[in-house]
Amino acid sequence: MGSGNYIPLFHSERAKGRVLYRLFAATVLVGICLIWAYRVSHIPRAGENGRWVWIGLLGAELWFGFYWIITQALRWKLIYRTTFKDRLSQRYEKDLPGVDIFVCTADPVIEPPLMVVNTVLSAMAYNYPPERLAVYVSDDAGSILTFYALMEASQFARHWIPYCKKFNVEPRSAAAYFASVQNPHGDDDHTTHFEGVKNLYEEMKDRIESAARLGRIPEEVHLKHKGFSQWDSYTSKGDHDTILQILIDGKDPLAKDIDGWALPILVYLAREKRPHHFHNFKAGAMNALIRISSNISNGQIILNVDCDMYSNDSLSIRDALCFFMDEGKGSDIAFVQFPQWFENLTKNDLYSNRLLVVTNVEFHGIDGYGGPLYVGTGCFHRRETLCGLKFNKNHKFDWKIRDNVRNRQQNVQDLEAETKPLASCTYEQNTQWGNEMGLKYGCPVEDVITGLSIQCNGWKSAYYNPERKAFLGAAATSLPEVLVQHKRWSEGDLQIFLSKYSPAWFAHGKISLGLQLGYACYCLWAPNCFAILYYSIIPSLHLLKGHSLFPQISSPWFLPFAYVILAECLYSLVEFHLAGGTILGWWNEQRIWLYKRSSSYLFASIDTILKFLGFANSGFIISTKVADGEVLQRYKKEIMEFGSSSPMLTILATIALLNLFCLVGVVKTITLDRRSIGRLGETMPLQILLSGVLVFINLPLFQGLFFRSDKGKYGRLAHNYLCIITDVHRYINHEQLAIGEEEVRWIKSINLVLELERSPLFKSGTPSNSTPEMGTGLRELFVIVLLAVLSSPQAVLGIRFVIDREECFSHDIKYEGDTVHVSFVVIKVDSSWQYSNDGVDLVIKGPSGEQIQDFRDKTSEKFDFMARNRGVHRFCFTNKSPYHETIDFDVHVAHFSYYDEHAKDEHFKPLMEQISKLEDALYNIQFEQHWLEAQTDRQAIVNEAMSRRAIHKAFYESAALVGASVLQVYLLRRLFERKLGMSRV
Ligand SMILES: O=c1ccn([C@@H]2O[C@H](COP(=O)(O)OP(=O)(O)O[C@H]3O[C@H](CO)[C@@H](O)[C@H](O)[C@H]3O)[C@@H](O)[C@H]2O)c(=O)[nH]1
Ligand SMILES: [Mn+2]
Repeated sequence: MGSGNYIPLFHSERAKGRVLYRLFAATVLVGICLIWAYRVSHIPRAGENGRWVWIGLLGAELWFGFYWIITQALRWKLIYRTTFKDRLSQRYEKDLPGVDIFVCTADPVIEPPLMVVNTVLSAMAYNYPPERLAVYVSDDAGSILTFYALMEASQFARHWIPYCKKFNVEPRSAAAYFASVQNPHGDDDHTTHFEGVKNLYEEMKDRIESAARLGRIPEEVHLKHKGFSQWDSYTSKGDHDTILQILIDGKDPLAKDIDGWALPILVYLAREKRPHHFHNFKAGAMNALIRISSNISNGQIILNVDCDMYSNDSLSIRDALCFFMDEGKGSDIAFVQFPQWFENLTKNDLYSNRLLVVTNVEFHGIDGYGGPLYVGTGCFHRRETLCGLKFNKNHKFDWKIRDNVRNRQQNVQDLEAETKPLASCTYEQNTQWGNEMGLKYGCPVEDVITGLSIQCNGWKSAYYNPERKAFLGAAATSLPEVLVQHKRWSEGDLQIFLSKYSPAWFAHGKISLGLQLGYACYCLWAPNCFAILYYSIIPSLHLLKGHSLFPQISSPWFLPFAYVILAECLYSLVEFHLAGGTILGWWNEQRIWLYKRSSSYLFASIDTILKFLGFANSGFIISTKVADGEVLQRYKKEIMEFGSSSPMLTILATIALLNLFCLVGVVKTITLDRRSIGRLGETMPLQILLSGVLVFINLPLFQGLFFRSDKGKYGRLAHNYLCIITDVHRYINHEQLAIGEEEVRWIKSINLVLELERSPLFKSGTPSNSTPEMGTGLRELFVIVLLAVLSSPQAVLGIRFVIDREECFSHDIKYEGDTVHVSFVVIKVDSSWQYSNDGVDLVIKGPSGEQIQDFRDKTSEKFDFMARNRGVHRFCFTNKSPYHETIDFDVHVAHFSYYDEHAKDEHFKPLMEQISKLEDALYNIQFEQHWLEAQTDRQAIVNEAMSRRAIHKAFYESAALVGASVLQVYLLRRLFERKLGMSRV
């Protein structure tokens, strides 16, 4: 800082090739403007057909162009950082600041205790003075299993840390290390130590895993450690006192490793939870940790890692300190974000988990404008800035001040007792926590909004992406999980955009324009869905009708379209390749890009709108970190996992099938009339290309839909379609039909197709437009949809859910006298270390509240009853044990008499009746099969991953989907009804 002998601790370098990129971007911008000009100058006049379709396209293209422009902020000014750790050591080795590491976990089933332990071990073994290091684990599940695992880890660490330091091994997560090193060749001393420590690890692993399997800890262990007594008053995950345990006390002279060196402090915290106090997910956990740690070690630097992200480089703390402690440029840096890399990636990264371009390009770009976003795990903060300190250039950080636990007078029990209230539910009442202090509340991406507010306080951040990956995590291994995770992110980001911290207005004037635009790119992920959905549906439908929506190949307007498409495709391929990806990886990324935009982002947008209207609250669905054997095998082979049914997947399949159908229509036209090749090629090359790409990119989906038989194939499409089709039917006929009646749905769908068959609208060869041979499609579309319905076997309607206290389900029974089959099995009890009796109660009530059945303390039951009254029946489960239980529940209503008032053709009736009976018989078999499967599962106590998906959420999402689809088909109908006089749409 002005002084001649300032030697920096880090260096920032601008990327090369900037000028070239900017020139290229300018040409693309010209192309985009020309596309806009074409759209605007060719809008059909008022009253002309197709005006709104055209305006819609204009809207989509305006959006694409606008979004492209803001993404330039992420590519305009890339910078790369390097650190000089040796200089740091020379200057500050004796005065290194205290570092507190926060590890968050929230569910012992999907975040197994052994995984948490390995993350903790890797953090404890950092190459950093142990007396300045403290590791805090926040357990939002308050699980005794996780606590037990940490106790084990605190013992194992006494061997593990000296081993790591002595032989300087990497990585320092024991699991990852032993998986990567089979045998340390050479040195005998090393081999002996290796064997010893490996055996200890295996023994510890066995103990932790068997406790997790049994769901309880051994009795003798329970008695030995007083810490377990804190669970005596524990009722459930959402209702318990603060549990705080200092497992390794820095002051304790006995807390030494086997070589006699000090150990880092290790603390377990399960903050208080009460049903009527909202806990604010990870943000709440982090804030509790900030307070707790301030009373224990009060490190000046805080590192946050998720429980699945272990440290892969023991020098990372020093890297981060090079930024904070640099005398010249470090004093305004509030946080240093490391990229999130993953351990379990396959070669071509099927689900594009790596976010390669974000990590290797965009974040370097945003770093050029004031620093990256805070994206949760792998981020170092200065404690004060996280607590709301505003930037002031005169503020001096004094690294020497240390208020450490080691200097205190109290004994550890007193310290625990004094600290506990800081994690109580009520502590934050009437304080600025979650608002001006700590991580912000109310947003599913607490990290991004917190980072933004820190930057708005005048601070900068730094992005450090070193050669050796600093943190490695567990990436999602199935498509639904990826989509759900992206929904949470895009929803949270959109909420930030609309919140009082919006990068558009709040941040204006506080951060640079480049940074504002950079934030906007992420915050506006979700609204991309509308343009993408429009573009992937409308042009293809018009292809079917033979309406050209893009310039002809001979028109000069064709050029900007061709240029922008080609240039952007090639650019993204090159960018992806330079960022370190494979070609197939790029193709996979395009697919996920499309899938995210057409499903996750759509639901994120809908949910955000509902939230702002006050109808919904955003949750936090924790990503699963474990995959079961088969899923893992398929993942390794890069076979897409569709698994569970979800409305998001239904949308993807619908768009894919629609495009397939449109493309088949074109191929059919060409085969019938060879001369049409030239004409179609001339008038509609872009629509054919678009539809073709949409089909081609969906090949894995078609495979999952039609050609696969494994469990990861696309399931339950049939059911979802039935809902949609019958709702369309209902819509068209203005009749009421409740969701949930499978049989009625089948019949209505068939009816609908029959009616459409008869309708003159869809008779072949309707001479209605410029290319009559293309206009016969709607009927076939429905036939294809129906075929898809029939070809994918109907799944059983069972649901599996986790019960805390009470869960109720309703089922509408349409006819008196129907036979209702019900079955349930308690698959797994979360933690049954104290009670062996893990049954639940089930009470069934009829429409007027009369009790029909009442089971007490059953672990499984299968029975049927006859419905005396029609109407909504309620099935209420009560879990009296204090632990979560997983229940598999199945209801099926059998109804044989079939009278459908809308079947117009008498001859169909008996046939329908037979189909209905057959259907029912099949269903009964499936019902039995389902029950058996559930039973088997229970016996095996499946270790299967489970997301705690709120069931009402799923119902609501299906409703949203049905709504969207009705609208879509309604539009489609309207479209085809306008059959006359369309020269151009
Ligand atoms: O109530 C909760 C919910 C979650 N977590 C923890 O939060 C972390 C992140 O959850 P995860 O399901 O793994 O979400 P990801 O999408 O993988 O996480 C990314 O996105 C989150 C915001 O959506 C950030 O908080 C994370 O740091 C970031 O890695 C995990 O350690 C959880 O244990 C809690 O502590 N309490
Ligand atoms: Mn995660």
